[in-house]
Amino acid sequence: MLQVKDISFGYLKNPILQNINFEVNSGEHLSIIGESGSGKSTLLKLLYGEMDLNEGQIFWKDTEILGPKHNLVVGYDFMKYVAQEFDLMPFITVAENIGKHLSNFYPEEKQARIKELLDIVELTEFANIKVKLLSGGQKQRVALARALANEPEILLLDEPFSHIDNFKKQSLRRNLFNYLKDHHITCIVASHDKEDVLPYSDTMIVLDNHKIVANHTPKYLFENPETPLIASFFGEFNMIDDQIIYAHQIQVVEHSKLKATVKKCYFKGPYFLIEANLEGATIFFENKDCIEENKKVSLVIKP
Ligand SMILES: Nc1ncnc2c1ncn2[C@@H]1O[C@H](COP(=O)(O)OP(=O)(O)OP(=O)(O)O)[C@@H](O)[C@H]1O
Repeated sequence: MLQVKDISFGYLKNPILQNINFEVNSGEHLSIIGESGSGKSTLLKLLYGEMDLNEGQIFWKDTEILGPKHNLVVGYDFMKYVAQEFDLMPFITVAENIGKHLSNFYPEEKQARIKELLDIVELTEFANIKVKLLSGGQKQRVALARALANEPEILLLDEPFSHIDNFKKQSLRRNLFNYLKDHHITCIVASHDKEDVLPYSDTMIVLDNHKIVANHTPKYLFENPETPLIASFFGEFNMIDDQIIYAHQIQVVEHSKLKATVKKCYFKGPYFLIEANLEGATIFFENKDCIEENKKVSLVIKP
């Protein structure tokens, strides 16, 4: 189990994280979300032991994670961290980068493991290409494979798919998160993308104003978004009578007391997002078809 006990940290005198507490069971996935600058990457670096805490303690099982004041070499064998800036060796091949920390003692096993990892990140055809010739997204996939090579007990991922295009993202997410679950690897992921979180995370924590403001399952927080910050992570929403109402909760009906005037339609693929005026305020709702500008519609709010 990972235990984060009342940790606080600031860069110089600037507080970033205050009194952070949470736990993650072995094999579980936790997501860290929050606005840009809320301290997600800082928290991952502290979990990795890259910086010294101002207060509190972090434990992985019985081992206390300590920073550079206590350790000559940053990091622990049981933990891998894939940062936003992945630090690869540009002049050797993809396969050599992935196998860099694998033992040469059993060359056949090493090659088989590299093949398996290339398959997970869908880079088999690039095995013999030098990393300097790859795109940003391909480099990110090499970094992920390299982090997995020695089967860490815990994997820290900072925006793991930020450089990867939408064609590859879906299958890569499935491959990676399913692999981690199957191999009982604990995963902590900082993300801006609900697609990383909703289907795969057991719990998510929300950082705001230096603190954890929510710690629950993604399903619970999606269904009970207590603050606009949490709702905005999941999608378009409205504040109506001080209540958070997602755009998908508002429906057009034949007659109702709630009357709005349509201002604009946005094509979203399976539906249109409609911008409308409701008693002087702008609201958004979803509809199967576009609705012409200035048309008056009757709306209901679904629970
Ligand atoms: N080395 C540093 N020295 C001083 N301040 C820093 C340093 N690294 C980060 N910060 C500041 O700490 C705050 C938190 O940064 P952090 O990178 O942890 O945020 P984040 O939530 O990961 O953001 P993003 O989503 O944009 O990656 C920011 O205000 C940032 O400017």
